[in-house]
Amino acid sequence: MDLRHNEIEGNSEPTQSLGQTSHLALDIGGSLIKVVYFSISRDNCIDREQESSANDTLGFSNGNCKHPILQGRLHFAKFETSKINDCLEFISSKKLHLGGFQHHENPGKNKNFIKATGGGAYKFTELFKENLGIDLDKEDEMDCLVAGANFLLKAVHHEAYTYIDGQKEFVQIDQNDLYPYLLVNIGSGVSMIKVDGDGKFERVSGTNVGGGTFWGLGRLLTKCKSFDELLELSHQGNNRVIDMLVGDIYGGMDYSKIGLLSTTIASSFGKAVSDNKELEDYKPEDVARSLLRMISNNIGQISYLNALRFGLKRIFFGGFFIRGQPYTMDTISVAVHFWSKGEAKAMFLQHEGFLGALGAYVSYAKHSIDDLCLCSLTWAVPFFLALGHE
Ligand SMILES: Nc1ncnc2c1ncn2[C@@H]1O[C@H](COP(=O)(O)OP(=O)(O)O)[C@@H](O)[C@H]1O
Ligand SMILES: CC(C)(COP(=O)(O)O)[C@@H](O)C(=O)NCCC(=O)O
Repeated sequence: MDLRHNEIEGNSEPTQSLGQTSHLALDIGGSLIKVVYFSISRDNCIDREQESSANDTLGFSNGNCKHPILQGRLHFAKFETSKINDCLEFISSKKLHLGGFQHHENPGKNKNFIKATGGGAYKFTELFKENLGIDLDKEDEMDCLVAGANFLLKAVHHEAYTYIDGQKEFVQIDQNDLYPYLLVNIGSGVSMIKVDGDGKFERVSGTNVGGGTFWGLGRLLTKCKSFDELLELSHQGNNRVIDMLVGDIYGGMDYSKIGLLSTTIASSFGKAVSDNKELEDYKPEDVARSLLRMISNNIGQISYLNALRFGLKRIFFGGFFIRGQPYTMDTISVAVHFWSKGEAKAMFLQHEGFLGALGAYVSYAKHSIDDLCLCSLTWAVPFFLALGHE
């Protein structure tokens, strides 16, 4: 199976009650709206009885019921929350809102609903109703993050990876030895969740210094017009121009007695005090780099401290702040390695920004089993993937 970042191939079953073939889930966060939707390849419609015993293996046998399985793709898209109208337009143009479920409790209402998580699922309820005529069926954000992470870690072969010294290395996940782990979601703010199993978790910490801080402060300090521009700038910069290093304080020497190299940052932005310069005297790229380093380092350190609190060795980082950026991941990895003395491991996820949206998507399964009383599972995608079919 071709598992590209923006698409996951899989299969799903059409529901008798729906007669619709595209399905949608949303994660409406403080900064970005994440959209996951499934589209059917009609020409690939196959008969369930021709399937391997895949579903049976997981105990999803439908007995004697015979109906088609549709093959298709999971698509991923994102929009800035401040441009929510673009998202509404996208959903409308693709008619994704027409593929939702009918309210089981009140079928007469004839209103579609779609699964949605994140604060915006509450904030924008009316907007979705007015514009698309759909109800947002709200799923808890932490539940969805965990469900999305567990799904990806179990289902997608090349999902988790380490990033050390510029080398990305995929990690083989042993499904029998996945828990416990620390999930750190770096969105606008940061949530740290100890995960002990499917639906078994505790949000153990968080920090308000997250992706929104990087983008907000970065925009003010550099006058960048977009997040991508800020990231691009940070690639070109040199943080040592503005960060105060141990060597700057110790006359170029390491402080070896306490294990600090001369190149370690002693104080982020610290040189701005002693240099006696104005903001305009610094290159925006150096400021951007220093800021990215400061925030990534801080999150790496707090994550490690929480992992230490609970004796967790594995930390998975998600959220759109990461954006697969080498410098961000390297800084986080170094921070975790440094503070844990190599005991804990930082890992990143290919679908980093879509954990919540995937979790909301997977939550449709609850309805197909409990509410819609279908012959078999509607949402075969996760389970099909879980079997590692390619
Ligand atoms: N195109 C983008 N526009 C704005 N922020 C972006 C973009 N790409 C990545 N980011 C970063 O991702 C963060 C949002 O991450 P996300 O996981 O979507 O969180 P949230 O759910 O709070 O929106 C932003 O604060 C910013 O640091
Ligand atoms: C409130 C939030 C869960 C919202 O999620 P987000 O939109 O940032 O992804 C998150 O911003 C957060 O965990 N903030 C940190 C709050 C704290 O623990 O200090």
